[in-house]
Amino acid sequence: MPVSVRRTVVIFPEHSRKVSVTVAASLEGTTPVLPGAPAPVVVAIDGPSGTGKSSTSKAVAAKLGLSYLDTGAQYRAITWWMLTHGVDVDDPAAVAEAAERPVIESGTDPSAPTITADGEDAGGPIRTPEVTAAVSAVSAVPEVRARITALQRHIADSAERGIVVEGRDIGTTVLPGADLKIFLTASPEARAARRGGELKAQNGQADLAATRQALLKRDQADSSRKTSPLAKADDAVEVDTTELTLEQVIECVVTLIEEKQRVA
Ligand SMILES: Nc1ncnc2c1ncn2[C@@H]1O[C@H](COP(=O)(O)OP(=O)(O)O)[C@@H](O)[C@H]1O
Ligand SMILES: Nc1ccn([C@@H]2O[C@H](COP(=O)(O)OP(=O)(O)O)[C@@H](O)[C@H]2O)c(=O)n1
Repeated sequence: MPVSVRRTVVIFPEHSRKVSVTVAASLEGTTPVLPGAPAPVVVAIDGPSGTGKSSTSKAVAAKLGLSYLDTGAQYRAITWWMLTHGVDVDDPAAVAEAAERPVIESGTDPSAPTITADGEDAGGPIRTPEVTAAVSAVSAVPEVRARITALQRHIADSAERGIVVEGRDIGTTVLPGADLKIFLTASPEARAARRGGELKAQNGQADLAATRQALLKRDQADSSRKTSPLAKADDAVEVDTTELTLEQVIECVVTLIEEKQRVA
């Protein structure tokens, strides 16, 4: 019979505004920890853009010696490949037909994650506005999702010490048996300010209203697609990062993982 725990973990008692999250964890199917050799832990971190998934996942994986997978980078890489190979990204049939063609490879070292398409470094080009504008349409195509999901599961299965996988559908679809699922949220204003800060650092300027609008448009597309939309898994811990520093979010996730490992 599945065992279930529900309790509140107060993460930052030293701060005047206490931050707490309610943990509902099912212990069913949890791999036992061997003495001296921690079992590989699989952590799924989902949420919309700008909630802190990448920064948090990388830092948590580095702290705990785990692998790290940025699944958004994979969808961006396949989108970039389509754009540079003359595939009409607004034609789902053309995208489906091309879905098997590129070789997408991810390096999972959290201190130096990499992404290539047909062996070519895609780390820079996948962050361009053209790719950002096209990625939701490409990632909505079921053939693309099937291909990338299989890749993600293979990478997670091969991670000897465990892995932090971040994206939109990791807890719901890709790794429904993950040991811990986190769903990060933040207000649209906070998310736009964070993305705006990045754009300002890159280009010396940022249009916050346009950034906010583009984020919300992508949220809407990602949440409403038929196949594997952006969604919180029923058993995910939701963490609202609006008022938290990145360090607080990292600490929160590390604490949740350690709690999970203790009860395993
Ligand atoms: N809690 C936070 N407070 C302030 N800035 C943050 C926080 N979390 C992340 N950031 C910053 O916001 C930006 C977007 O974070 P990122 O991790 O890329 O989000 P996501 O992967 O969810 O799109 C980055 O510049 C990051 O440093
Ligand atoms: N698991 C995932 C991850 C990303 N994606 C798609 O890939 C896009 C880019 O993801 P990302 O994580 O790089 O986006 P940011 O949050 O970094 O802006 C998303 O807007 C989704 O369309 C997805 O469909 N499923």
